[in-house]
Amino acid sequence: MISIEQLTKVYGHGAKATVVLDRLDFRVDAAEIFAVVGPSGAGKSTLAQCVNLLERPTSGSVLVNGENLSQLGERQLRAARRRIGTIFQSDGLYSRRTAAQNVALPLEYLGVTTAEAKRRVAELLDRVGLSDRAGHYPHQLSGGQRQRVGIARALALRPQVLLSDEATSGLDPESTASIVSLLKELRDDLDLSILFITHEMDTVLQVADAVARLDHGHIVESGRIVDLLRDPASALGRALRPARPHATPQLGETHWFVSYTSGAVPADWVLRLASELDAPVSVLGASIETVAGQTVGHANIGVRAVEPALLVETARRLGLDARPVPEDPEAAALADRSAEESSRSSDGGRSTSADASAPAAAGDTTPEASISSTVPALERVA
Ligand SMILES: Nc1ncnc2c1ncn2[C@@H]1O[C@H](COP(=O)(O)OP(=O)(O)OP(=O)(O)O)[C@@H](O)[C@H]1O
Repeated sequence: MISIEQLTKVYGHGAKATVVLDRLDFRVDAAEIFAVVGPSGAGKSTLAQCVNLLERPTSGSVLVNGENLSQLGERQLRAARRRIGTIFQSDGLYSRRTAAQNVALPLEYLGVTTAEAKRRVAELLDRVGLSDRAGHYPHQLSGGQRQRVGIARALALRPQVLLSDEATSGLDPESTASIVSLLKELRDDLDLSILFITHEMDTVLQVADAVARLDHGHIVESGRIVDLLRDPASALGRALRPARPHATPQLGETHWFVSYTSGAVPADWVLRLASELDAPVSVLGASIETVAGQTVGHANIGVRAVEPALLVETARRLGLDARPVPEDPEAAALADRSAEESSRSSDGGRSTSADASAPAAAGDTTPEASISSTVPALERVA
């Protein structure tokens, strides 16, 4: 497990001091891949350097399996670094050494016997699927294969945690996918805690269990991927959702964006929505995926002649959040008017749109009585 506690890094002194990391707190559990994303200059490389102790934090702690590495002296630090395997964007392989010789390097430094090193290198190359490339030099390998050799080398000393600093940046999609699946295998087979630093959102979606967004040295949002994807108010969730083109609604249809807020959304939700609304629902575009074994998704739909508050409430009962697409002024105006009306008519001034923004728990259903008091029309179709 990696624990980052109040980690702060300041470069320079006095008037020239720059706070690059400001009291960061997060934890990467065993068998978890935790991504840190952020724009250029956010502090990602500085964080990587503080975690693998190439830079000393100004204050705060880096703990690996409970041991505070930031307080160690130089000698202890060298030993501690072996417990952190690091993979970088540049594979850092020695061009005059074969794949096997590159993987053997850390073992040679440690004085492991030749026979033992040979056995371990064969095991590691097998682990990363490159047994048949042991005698190849880096220039004879693809970018993805070189990165795999780098991963095998990072694993040579049996680290407890793995730090990946932009390891997939610059790789083609196929190589990225192969590195992603290797990292997941390592997470599951070796129970590794993996800190995955990147600026690539689509890779985060493929690889990570949880993610934090770093901006100007602060963590501005974090959470489990599944939860963020299901939270309509989450900026990270929005950035993680693959942007896919969608069709435009037909004349007379209002355009809505629907996203899953629950793990218990029925697979036939479009049919059910149409049936409960007693109106046709056109699917204009959709993305439905399984993330960490759970279904998450979103869709653009067109709906004809339906009271917006009824749509919002009916969708919510199915575990969905429905919002008018902002660039559709007709739907937005209708929804505004309807939200105003329903907040006037509902008891205690309860606002339908505020309710709709609250993520529902798995299997969550809204008591019929409270819906029908807000949306009398529901009684007709329920
Ligand atoms: N040694 C240093 N001395 C002073 N300032 C530094 C030093 N290293 C980094 N910085 C500053 O810290 C800030 C964060 O830099 P860092 O390289 O960690 O960002 P990053 O998120 O990795 O960016 P990129 O994605 O472009 O690599 C930047 O403003 C940078 O200028």
